Amino acid sequence: MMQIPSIPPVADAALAARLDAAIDNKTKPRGSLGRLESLAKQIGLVQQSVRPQLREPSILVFAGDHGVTEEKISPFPQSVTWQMVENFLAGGAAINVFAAQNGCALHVVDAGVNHDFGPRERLLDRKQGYGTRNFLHEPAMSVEACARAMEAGADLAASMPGNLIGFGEMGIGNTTSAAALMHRLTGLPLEDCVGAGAGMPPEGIAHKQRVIAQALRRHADADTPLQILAAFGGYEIAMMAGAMLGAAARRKLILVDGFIVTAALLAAARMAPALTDYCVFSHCSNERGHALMLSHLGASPLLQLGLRLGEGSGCALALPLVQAAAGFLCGMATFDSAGVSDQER
Ligand SMILES: O=C(O)c1ccc[n+]([C@@H]2O[C@H](COP(=O)([O-])O)[C@@H](O)[C@H]2O)c1
Ligand SMILES: Cc1cc2nc[nH]c2cc1C
Repeated sequence: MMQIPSIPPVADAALAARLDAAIDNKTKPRGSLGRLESLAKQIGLVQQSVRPQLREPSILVFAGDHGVTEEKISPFPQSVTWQMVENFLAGGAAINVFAAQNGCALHVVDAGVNHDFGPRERLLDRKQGYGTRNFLHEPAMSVEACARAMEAGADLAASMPGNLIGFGEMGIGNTTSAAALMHRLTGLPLEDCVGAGAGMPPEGIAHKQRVIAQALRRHADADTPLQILAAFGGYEIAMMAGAMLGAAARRKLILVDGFIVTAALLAAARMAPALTDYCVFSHCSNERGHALMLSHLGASPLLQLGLRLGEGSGCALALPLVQAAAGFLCGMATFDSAGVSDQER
């Protein structure tokens, strides 16, 4: 069974005071870099340094298929999952464009796609199965399989070269999984957790909600976060949950994308609450439920662009802001060093 790594909170009063002073002594009016200032402080606390450096950032797109697609809960067929993985490998998806634009390495992780890809460059084979089971009728996966997927994710994150990992996903049907997880893990009303996903019309969303409500009754006995993740989760969601824990255990910064990635975090953070200290929330998705999920976590997302794509697209777009935050803390002169008088002192 997966050993949940112990994740220490990043809080450190002495370092926090040094970071505040370092940020306030930069050649700018106090607070004038706004949200970048709290972001720089967070990065400093994660890296335990007043001169944090982001090294070799990468984005991992975790892909998996979902048995619950049998219930027609997505406007797209399951096969679009493997077809989009091929698109990622060929360089033609939005995430390829945005990651390349920002010089960010990109890998696709086969967590459990219902397709054989064979060995391919940039594809990390961590296949746990050919899609999950239909969670309307049985748990998506066994608790043991869920723990194995998490462990594979934790090992993968630990083996990544840099100190920042952006999390993205691809999986037709995974907003159904994520909505069920959100409801079970937060207790928020189901109707606030269910949205259009890849574009379900209103009557389709009502059907999706009925399917989830029935599945929730079916798995009412799932109680621990691991049992809940196994009952409703996708392989990509379980693997992301484990990878986030593995990343934080190595004090890597975690960039969170949209609704599904945040649902994986909800589950992982129930296993190790300090995990959120290591997370930067790249954006607030247009998927119904994401804003509420973020407030439940006390998160303040960097961007609000009306995205609802997934793939880690929000991470790639927010990466320059994260780099700017670490960059100003390392690169800017201080009032003293630049000979600029600080009227406030
Ligand atoms: O990231 C988001 O907030 C997000 C919101 C809606 C949809 N998606 C993507 O759309 C797919 C899931 O949609 P669906 O309708 O098949 O559940 C999956 O591949 C996700 O990456 C992603
Ligand atoms: C085309 C398409 C691209 C995606 N990227 C992430 N989720 C997706 C879902 C669809 C349907």
